[in-house]
Amino acid sequence: MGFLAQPKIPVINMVDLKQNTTFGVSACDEVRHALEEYGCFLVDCNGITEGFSSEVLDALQNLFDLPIETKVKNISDKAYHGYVGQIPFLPLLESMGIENATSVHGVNSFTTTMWPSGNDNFCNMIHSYARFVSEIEETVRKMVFRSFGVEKYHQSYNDSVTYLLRVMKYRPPSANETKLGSISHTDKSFISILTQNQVKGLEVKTKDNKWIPVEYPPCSFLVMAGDAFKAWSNDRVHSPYHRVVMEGGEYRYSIGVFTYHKGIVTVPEELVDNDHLRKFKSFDHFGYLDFYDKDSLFEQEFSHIKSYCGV
Ligand SMILES: O=C(O)CCC(=O)C(=O)O
Ligand SMILES: [Fe+2]
Repeated sequence: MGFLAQPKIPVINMVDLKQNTTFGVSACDEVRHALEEYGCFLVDCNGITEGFSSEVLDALQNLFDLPIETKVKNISDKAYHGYVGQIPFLPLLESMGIENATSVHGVNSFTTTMWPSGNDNFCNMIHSYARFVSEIEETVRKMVFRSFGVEKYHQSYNDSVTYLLRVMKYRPPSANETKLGSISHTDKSFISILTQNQVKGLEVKTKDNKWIPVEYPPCSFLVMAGDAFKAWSNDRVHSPYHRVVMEGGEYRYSIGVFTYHKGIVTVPEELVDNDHLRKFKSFDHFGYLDFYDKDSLFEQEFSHIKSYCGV
């Protein structure tokens, strides 16, 4: 009797990514292939950054220790950009959002809402974290655009990208409580880049409907395609369902950097041909968030991208 190997999320070394500012076509194809097959891959940054360091963890613990009346001041006119918590069917999760996290102004405005007398430590740490991750995001996007032969659109995309940084805290479940920290969903972003403390819990669904746990190597990040990337690529890139399942008695902290496109996302005409008929119309990325009503954002396994802008 044979056995089938468990599918594993591909791991790509950051040094290989960085070298691709000069671009090896095969490395670009490898990144694209990972996003087409799994919708995600791990970037190993060992030796370049500490990733989720003890300073990052301390900063998040201090933030979540603030009183609830302070945390709910994290508001936004965009869905899932502000405070999320106290959801009856997701009791383990608390989360906050920092808009324009690659700009000092964006991080500062969040910081002064949380700590009116300021918190330079938090502000500097989050800002440099967001800058670092945004470089990975830009490199990945450039490599995929190159692999698709549409690198000429990279700069105009850069001009309209904005980075939302979200911090998440999941408490351990008590007896008889759901273990689900986050429901199975696809991201609404173009690209999401995630990291966590040492507490596991994230699972990604493969195209053939198998849940695989994300095993982060030390100092690594998970790069994941969101619904907007799927639509932009005319359905080539896969935006995978994923969820968080909490086992054991430890608190889990994670950070996600989510890219959004300010304005209209257009499927490159080069990605539409007789073998790949057009599947998505041009769409307003933030309009996609508005398309979800507040509650359906938390609906299990329900991506609206086809009904929003499918042909
Ligand atoms: O906490 C995590 O690792 C994942 C969070 C997530 O999927 C999200 O915020 O969209
Ligand atoms: Fe997600």
